[in-house]
Amino acid sequence: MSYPLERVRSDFPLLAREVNGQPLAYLDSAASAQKPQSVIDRELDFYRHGYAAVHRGIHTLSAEATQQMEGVREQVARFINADSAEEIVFVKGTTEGINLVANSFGRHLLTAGDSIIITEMEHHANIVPWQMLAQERGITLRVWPLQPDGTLDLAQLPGLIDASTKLLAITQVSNVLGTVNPLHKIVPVAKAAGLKVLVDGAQAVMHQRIDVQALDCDFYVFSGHKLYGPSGIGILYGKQALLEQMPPWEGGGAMIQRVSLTQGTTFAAPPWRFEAGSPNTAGMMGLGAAIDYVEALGLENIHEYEQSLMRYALDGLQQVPTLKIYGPAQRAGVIAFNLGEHHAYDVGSFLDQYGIAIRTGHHCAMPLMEFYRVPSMCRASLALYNTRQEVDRLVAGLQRIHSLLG
Ligand SMILES: Cc1ncc(COP(=O)(O)O)c(CNc2co[nH]c2=O)c1O
Repeated sequence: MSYPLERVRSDFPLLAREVNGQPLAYLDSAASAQKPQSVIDRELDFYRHGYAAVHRGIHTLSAEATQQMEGVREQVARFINADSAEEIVFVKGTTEGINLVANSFGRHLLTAGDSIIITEMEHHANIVPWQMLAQERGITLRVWPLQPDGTLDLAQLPGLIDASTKLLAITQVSNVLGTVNPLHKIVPVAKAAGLKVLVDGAQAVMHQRIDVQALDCDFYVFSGHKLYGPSGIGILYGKQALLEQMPPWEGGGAMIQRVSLTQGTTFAAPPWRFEAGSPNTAGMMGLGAAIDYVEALGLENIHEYEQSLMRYALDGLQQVPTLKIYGPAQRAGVIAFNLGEHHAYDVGSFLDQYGIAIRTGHHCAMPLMEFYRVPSMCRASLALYNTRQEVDRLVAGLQRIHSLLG
């Protein structure tokens, strides 16, 4: 496959930056990805020529903006192969999408004595909302433990399920280990036992084609800013029949059918029921442009290129003395590592001096740090615009740090 790498890199203006006198090597896209010019232009164009308040506007501008907003909703539905655009709820991001499910489905359709399964590799966004719900509603949280290689033992899932178990909330790809959970094997086991399944797709949607109907998950969440789109916009997919059973979680304008101080208030149908207040319409336009971008490049092409770069990076990093890499050989997007006993902050600071941007710390996955008995990890991310030369600079930088610090 001839991947248009040079053209792709020229599409992302920020990649031309220098940092500390060196060309930037941006290896932190798993935290947040850079934006192609087409996304930047789409948002600007909307503010310049199409911006207005949406919902029920009589004037042309408002009607046009509303039509564009619903057009992006339909585009997202096609992008993840949802059955209907009414299964697509705009949220701020993955965190808000999971909190919406916890506060609507969780608080109103689960009861004391029920149980929920999460895994030990989850991001805090897919742990803390369930802990808050469990504490408030007397629900039990069960943890599917990790194996040392960073994968889950599928044989352990049935033992976590009993008549009280109502939900499995699981990440599709670990934001630390890059583990790609085999959802095609996991979801059927959960569904056969009557569980609902929420999939955290925050680290998956930019690396592979997502088909929520094939997955047969009940909820799927992701953030626009990791998909080369704007910050502040994300998606919650929910099966229509389930969304229709769920009460609103935020009250205000747009989410109502009728408000009365004496006759009671009725709510809009999903997805609008879950979209109170004035939405991030410019962010929606940018998300639409980001989806156009990755679709034009081809998710299969992106996946193939990134997998090849990942193999190159793992081979190179394994040559660095004292470097410990966490996670399985087959992975997507990220490489977490430690260099000897050096704290990740020290390693990350040195690399920053060399113009190399990685993420360091607990990565909002403290249970994972606890599992591996480390205070922190370094994490390099590989995205559709990263290059072998950037990987070489990372490897050389780590070798230099090792020679300096031992
Ligand atoms: C798997 C996963 N779930 C949920 C979230 C939360 O997404 P948000 O609501 O858009 O913030 C993240 C963000 N992950 C990271 C953010 O910074 N470094 C990360 O690894 C994530 O990686």
